[in-house]
Amino acid sequence: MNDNSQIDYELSLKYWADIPPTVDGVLGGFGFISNADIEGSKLFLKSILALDNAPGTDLALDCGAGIGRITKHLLIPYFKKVDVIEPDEKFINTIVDFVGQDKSKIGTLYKVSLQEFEPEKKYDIVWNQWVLGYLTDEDLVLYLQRCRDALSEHGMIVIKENVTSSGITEKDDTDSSVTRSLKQYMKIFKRANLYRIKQCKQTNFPSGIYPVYMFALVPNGRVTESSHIMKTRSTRSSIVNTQICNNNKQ
Ligand SMILES: C[S@@+](CC[C@H](N)C(=O)[O-])C[C@H]1O[C@@H](n2cnc3c(N)ncnc32)[C@H](O)[C@@H]1O
Repeated sequence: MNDNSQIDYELSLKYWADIPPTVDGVLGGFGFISNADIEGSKLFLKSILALDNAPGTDLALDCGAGIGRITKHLLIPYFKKVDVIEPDEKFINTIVDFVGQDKSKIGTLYKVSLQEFEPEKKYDIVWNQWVLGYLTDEDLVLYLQRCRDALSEHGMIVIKENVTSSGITEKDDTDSSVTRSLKQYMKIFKRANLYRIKQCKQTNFPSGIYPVYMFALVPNGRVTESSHIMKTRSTRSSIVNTQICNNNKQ
């Protein structure tokens, strides 16, 4: 399937309205992969924060945050404040309690869908995980463009999503979502004028589920202005192309 303009936003919201506000709920019964997921994301985030011209650590945005699983376990430990976007009322109302003792680090909670979100601040990291399949290609490109324009000086967009092995976009009618291929994501990044500086495949996930990839994206112009962005502080390597890795081989 290549035309995913058939995504029904109301149906997606109705689907999530019936899901309990738990880790198992937001992970579709795969709550047991949460720890491995967070560990993989931590390695990826740490490698980004070790780059020359690394993003700052003042403000992150957790997009399609569910009950705040990523906010709590990944972003709050690294950022001074974390803003959240989540359209489901029950999920967004759970976030503060779920985060618990570090709740003072939660910034603004936006109860809105990504396709309607207009950023008002500048972000160091915009983290999108297991949510972009709910947007049509057109809305996704426009949303990424808005996020790109809302990045702080060295800010980055991170995407962590399932991708198909079939090479084509697959539709799920249960929650009106799509799973895109790597090629489809590359086209979307290009249309949004984003450059992929790092890509890692998540490891330590059970077999039989979609492969999961992480991408770090920066505005296109920034890379030509400073191609040394890819040199890591630890190695000072001179790689200027996209760094491709598994999450246990940063
Ligand atoms: C699979 S859960 C992932 C939650 C969270 N990112 C995580 O990894 O724990 C998908 C989330 O996306 C939200 N969602 C669905 N459609 C959305 C949209 N159009 N805009 C923003 N969020 C959406 C759902 O309410 C749900 O919280």
